[in-house]
Amino acid sequence: KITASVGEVNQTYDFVVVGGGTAGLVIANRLTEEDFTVLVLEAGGDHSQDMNITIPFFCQNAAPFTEYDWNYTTVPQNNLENRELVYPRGFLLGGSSSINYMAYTRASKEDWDLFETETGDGGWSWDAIQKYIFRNEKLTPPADHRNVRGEINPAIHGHHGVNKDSLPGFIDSFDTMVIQVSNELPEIFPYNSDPNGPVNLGLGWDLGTMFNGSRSSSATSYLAPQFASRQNLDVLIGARVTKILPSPNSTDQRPNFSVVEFLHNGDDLSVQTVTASKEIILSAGSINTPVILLHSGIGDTSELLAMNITPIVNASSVGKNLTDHPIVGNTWLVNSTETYERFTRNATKLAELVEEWNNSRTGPLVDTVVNQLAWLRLPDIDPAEDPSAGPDSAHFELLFANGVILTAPPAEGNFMGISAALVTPTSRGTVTINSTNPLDPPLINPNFLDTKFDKNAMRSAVLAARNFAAAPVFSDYIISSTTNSTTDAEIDAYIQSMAESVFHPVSTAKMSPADAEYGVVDPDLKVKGVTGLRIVDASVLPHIPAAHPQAVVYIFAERGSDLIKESW
Ligand SMILES: Cc1cc2nc3c(=O)[nH]c(=O)nc-3n(C[C@H](O)[C@H](O)[C@H](O)COP(=O)(O)OP(=O)(O)OC[C@H]3O[C@@H](n4cnc5c(N)ncnc54)[C@H](O)[C@@H]3O)c2cc1C
Repeated sequence: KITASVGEVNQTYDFVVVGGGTAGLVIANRLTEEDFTVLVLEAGGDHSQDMNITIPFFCQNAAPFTEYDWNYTTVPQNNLENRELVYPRGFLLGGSSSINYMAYTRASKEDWDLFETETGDGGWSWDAIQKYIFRNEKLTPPADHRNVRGEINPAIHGHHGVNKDSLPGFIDSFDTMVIQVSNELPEIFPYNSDPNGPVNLGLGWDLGTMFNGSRSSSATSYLAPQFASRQNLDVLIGARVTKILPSPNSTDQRPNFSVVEFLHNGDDLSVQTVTASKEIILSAGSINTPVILLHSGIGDTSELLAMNITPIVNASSVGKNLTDHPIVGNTWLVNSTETYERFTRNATKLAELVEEWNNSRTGPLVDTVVNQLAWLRLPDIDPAEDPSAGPDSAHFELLFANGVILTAPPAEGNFMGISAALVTPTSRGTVTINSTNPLDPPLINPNFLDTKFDKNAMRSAVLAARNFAAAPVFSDYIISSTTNSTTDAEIDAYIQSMAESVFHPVSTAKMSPADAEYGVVDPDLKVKGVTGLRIVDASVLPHIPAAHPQAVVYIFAERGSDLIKESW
């Protein structure tokens, strides 16, 4: 059951899952297929039916600074004019899968094979994870039910998994123009008829975690009513975990974690505890998983002592290695009245489209704000300095939008957007705590564009967006660019003033080989130096994949569930 009442949950479960997000709900679902009892503690609420969550185009309304968001910001970014960037994280059942932009991208074979190399575990290789792709994915027709031949290769997709995805379901002339560039400039922007295959390079359609024009999140899929009603599953919403504790009879050498402390909305916020008789699974995401570890005394000993927190395990990698994708928006004024501005600037028209969506699940709101993606490599990269997973993997990504997105459009004009994201950043940042009060927001520093490589690669990505816009198909369409930066210095200044996060933080509790001194979890996702504790969420990824990470997180959680089951 899903409940908002502490009185309805027990004192002890086999497994307690901290965080009912993308990964946490996969774990809860798979473990309750067996005889195990499972409690999920989720800080946020249940908003799966809210229109800002269900309507794909309204993904822009779900965050930042809403009731669905943890409402975090970064510390001032040294290389971005000291700006503090918005840093949304889902604060609701489904976690960030309930507020994200739904792109389903698996990452290349090389990225997965690098996970194997980094962990020494062949179970994380591309070939080994195929079965988990199929357990997770259920490919469905687009909302417009068109023939999608040539836009996707159904043979490489799951058709019987739990989480639904589909291609965009409202196609217009802008989509045709974007794809036309692959005919006009095939050397630079080759067409890829399915970027979810082993090689993701090229321009292709953006598959999304949506079904019949609505969002499919881990809440609507893995916690669908037939799963939520299982007798052995309890999901407590409004339950904010503050720390985890070793069991009272645990030995000091290898503490056994079994107690979870939390505060519950509506219960005057007094501290509650619950016990996991088998394991605690931390699935609070790349920001809050390290925060909970640090408050629990699992972190760098000297840093914990400096905070007056009693160290229990010296785990110096906790909160380190934060890696994220920076993105820069590029916008052009265009000669069209068919862009998003036709309804984003017109409340009456928008209301009509909401009604259309309500009545028939058709119209432009069935899609997110991006229908195509291009995954591209830097030309002439020195192999010795190449941070990508291999020659078949991208360094940067272009995202195409039929208008201004993420902010209100200017009062006049129609626009086209090509955002450029760096997907192999070499900068590393940190997540740390600022006080011993677990309710205080953490210090989040993605440390964007801190390396020369990242600065140069970001500039190349912006130039590639401009090359794309210079394709013949746009010659009568584009009126002018909204920026006049041309020299390297001007483009760099533009980037510094514009760059934001794509909201893909990973690696803050990263996985490493079982015998490695660095890293937080072993290849079975067990926290090193303790028993009874695993982490399953984006924080364990050994490196940032050149992909939007939710599909990777789902796959990690599917395999993670198998690893947990095998232990018991
Ligand atoms: C705005 C946005 C857009 C994105 N767009 C895309 C995209 O298009 N495609 C893509 O692949 N990826 C996208 N991502 C990234 C992707 O959604 C995440 O990488 C992924 O969902 C992370 O999964 P997770 O399980 O690690 O964490 P989450 O899904 O964030 O789950 C963590 C859960 O733990 C809960 N929690 C945290 N702390 C506590 C606590 N102390 N007590 C109790 N519960 C707690 C949270 O409320 C949340 O429900 C986007 C992310 C955002 C925020």
